[in-house]
Amino acid sequence: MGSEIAISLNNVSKCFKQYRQPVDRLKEMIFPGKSYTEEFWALRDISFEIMRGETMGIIGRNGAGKSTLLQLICGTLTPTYGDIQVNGRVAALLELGAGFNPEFTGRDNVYMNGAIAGLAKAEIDDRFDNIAAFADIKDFIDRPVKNYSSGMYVRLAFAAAIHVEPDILIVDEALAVGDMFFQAKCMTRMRQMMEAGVTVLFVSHDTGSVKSFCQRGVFLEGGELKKIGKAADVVASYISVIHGDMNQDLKLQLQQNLENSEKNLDLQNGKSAKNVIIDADISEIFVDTKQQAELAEGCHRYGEGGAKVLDIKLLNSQHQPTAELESREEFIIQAAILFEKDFPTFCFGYLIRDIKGIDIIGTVTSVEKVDMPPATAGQVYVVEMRSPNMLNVGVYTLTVAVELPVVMNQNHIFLDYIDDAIVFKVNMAEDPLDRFTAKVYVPAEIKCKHVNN
Ligand SMILES: Nc1ncnc2c1ncn2[C@@H]1O[C@H](COP(=O)(O)OP(=O)(O)OP(=O)(O)O)[C@@H](O)[C@H]1O
Repeated sequence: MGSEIAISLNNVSKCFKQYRQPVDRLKEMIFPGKSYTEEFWALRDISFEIMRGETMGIIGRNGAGKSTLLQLICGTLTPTYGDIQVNGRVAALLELGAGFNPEFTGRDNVYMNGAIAGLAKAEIDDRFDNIAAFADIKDFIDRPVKNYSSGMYVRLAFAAAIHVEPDILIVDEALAVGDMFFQAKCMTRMRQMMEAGVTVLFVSHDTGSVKSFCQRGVFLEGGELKKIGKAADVVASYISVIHGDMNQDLKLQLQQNLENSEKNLDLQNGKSAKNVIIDADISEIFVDTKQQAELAEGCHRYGEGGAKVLDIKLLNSQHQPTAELESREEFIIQAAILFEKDFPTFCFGYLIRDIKGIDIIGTVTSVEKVDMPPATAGQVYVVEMRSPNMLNVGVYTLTVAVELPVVMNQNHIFLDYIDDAIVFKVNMAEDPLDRFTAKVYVPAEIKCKHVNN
C-alpha cells in the first residue's frame, strides 16, 4: 500500500449469523449441532481507498452497514472476505458500548485506551490532565464507566481518542449524544486535526455536516457501495434516493386523499390561501421559457417529474440578471417551469446555502401562504420571488424546487429539485452603516426608555 494511502479496502464483505427469532438461540443450545441461524450480509464487495489527510463522510440509511464498515476498519470486527489495510495509528469513537470497559473507572479506561493505541504509561501521564479537562466530567473520572450518563461516556471517549494523537480518527454517530456545546467543541477540534493532516472518517445522518466537513463521501445502501466521490455529489445521490422513497409514500397518501375526497387538498379547501396568484404582472421575463437552459456546473437534479424548471435567474434590485448582489439589496428569483402533467396546484421554493453547504435561508410559496394556480400539462409558468437580501458577504448557492403539496406546507412531493442551480456572490454594502457581522441580518424593532431610580 502506497504511503499516501491511509486506508485501503479490497472486496470486503461481512456476513453475520442472525437468528430469525429470539427463541432460535435457545433451541440451538438445547439441540447442539443443529444451526438455527441464517446468513446476513451486512457488507458486500466494498473496495475503496482513503488518502492520508482526507476527510471522508459515510452516509446511508439505518442498517446500511456504516458502523460495520467502521468496525472492520478499526479491527473490532474481521471481514468474512476481502482485505483491509490501515496505515497509521487509529483512534475511534464508535457508538456507545464499543471501547471502554464498563467496570473500570474513567481514569483506568483512559490508560487502557492509551496503551491499546501504543502509548507508554509516561506518555499517558503527560496527557491525562488535558484529557480530563477536555472531557470535563469532574470527579466522575474516578467512578466506574457503567455509572456514566451517555453524554459523559462520549465526552471521555472523544477526549481519550483525540489525545492519542491518531493518524486516523474514526467518528461514528456517537457525537450526537453530547450536548450542543460539547458537539461544537468536538467539531472545532476535529477541524484542527484535519488541518494538521489527520485522516478523518465520519459517519453522519446529517448531510449538511458531511458536505461542510468532508472532502469525499461514501454512500452505502443495503451493504453495497452505491456511490463514492465528492462529498456534495454523494450527498446529492443519497438525498435523491431518500426523496424518491418519500415521494413514493406521499404519492400513496395523495392517492388516498383524492380517493377520500375530490377536494381534499388544502388548497382547494382554501385553508391556507393568502391569495391565489393567476397571471400576475411580471414586468420583464429573463428566463428561457422555450427550452431547457444550462444550469450551474455540478448542480444536482432530482424529483418525481411532471414539472421541469426550464431556466432560473437571479435578478438584482434593478430587475437585472446578476451573479452578484450587494448585502441588504433586494433580490428576485425568476423561474420558468414547464408542466408535463396537470396538477391542482404546485409550490415553488428556494434555498440558499453557504459555501460550506449549510442551509442559510429559504422560503416556499406555501410558507408565504400564497397558493399557486392549477397547472396544465404543456404550459409554462414563470414564477418570481422577491426577498430582501439579508446575507452577509460571501459565496452562496441557490437551490430551487417545484413541489406538489399533499398536505399544504407539511408533506410535499418534489417534482423537480435543482440543488445548487446558481452560484452567486454577496458583496459588502457600500454604506458602512449597512454592514453587519453575523451571517444573516434580521431587522429589529428597537425601544429605549430612560428610567430614573
Ligand atoms: N453483530 C451483529 N450480528 C448480526 N447482525 C448485525 C450485527 N451487527 C450489525 N448487524 C446487522 O448488519 C446490518 C448493518 O448494521 P450497521 O450497524 O452496520 O448499520 P448502520 O448503517 O450503521 O445503521 P445505523 O445508521 O442504524 O447505525 C444491520 O441490518 C444490522 O442488523
